Amino acid sequence: MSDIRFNDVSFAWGDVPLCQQLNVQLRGGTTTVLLGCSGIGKSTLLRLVAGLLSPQQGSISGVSGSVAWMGQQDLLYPWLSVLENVMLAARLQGVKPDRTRALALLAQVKLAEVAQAAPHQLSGGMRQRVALARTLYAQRDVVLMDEPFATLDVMTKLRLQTLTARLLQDKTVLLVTHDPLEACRLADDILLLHGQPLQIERWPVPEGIVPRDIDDLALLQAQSELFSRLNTYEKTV
Ligand SMILES: Nc1ncnc2c1ncn2[C@@H]1O[C@H](COP(=O)(O)OP(=O)(O)OP(=O)(O)O)[C@@H](O)[C@H]1O
Repeated sequence: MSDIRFNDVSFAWGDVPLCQQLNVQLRGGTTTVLLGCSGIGKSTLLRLVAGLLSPQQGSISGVSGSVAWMGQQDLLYPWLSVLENVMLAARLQGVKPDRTRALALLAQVKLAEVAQAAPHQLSGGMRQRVALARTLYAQRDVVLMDEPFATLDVMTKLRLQTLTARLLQDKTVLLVTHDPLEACRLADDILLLHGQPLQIERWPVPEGIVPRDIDDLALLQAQSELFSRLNTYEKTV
């Protein structure tokens, strides 16, 4: 799977430069976590990768075709059943939905029994699991996740992190989060965003295979060090 590269990318909102001649390489087939304080530009970078925004200078290479997007809001269509929401990509592409595969994905996220329910009948965590199944159903090589677990309670969050890491392990995933623990559990690479225009610092990830075990002392130590570093950046804003 291709690496994604920012090649001398400059982007500004109006007169405010967000990044200038930014060069960064994101390894294909791995999970890169983007961390940084609020308003630093994480979502803007994701939107540049998705092609929803275009750089004023430079280019982004390595993204061919459309990407999958999963955000904080599940964006399920209320008039479609859970199963129909999962198969949405087929509807949008005008191809025959693969009901068997969609049901298998719902089983993987432990929602097979609510396949015919309406989204409003589900809890927030269940709805995010439907969104995850829908993301997987689309079978994109590049998956962009913008704080997908931010609104969930801690136990649901841990379960969904584990599931996501297992189900997306061969994909090129860019995950935005504010949570150092989430970064340390899920990342193959951690990029810390700071400054204006944006600078990127690569942060060492703890050893071990993703998703890393929550009980691992090395993970907790790494989380604490990462939190301290983030705190120094927050104080400069
Ligand atoms: N549509 C827009 N028009 C003008 N400025 C924008 C727009 N969207 C974002 N910005 C600005 O770009 C900067 C980066 O925003 P962005 O949403 O990328 O940050 P973020 O790191 O994702 O923040 P958060 O963690 O709060 O979601 C902010 O200063 C924001 O005000």
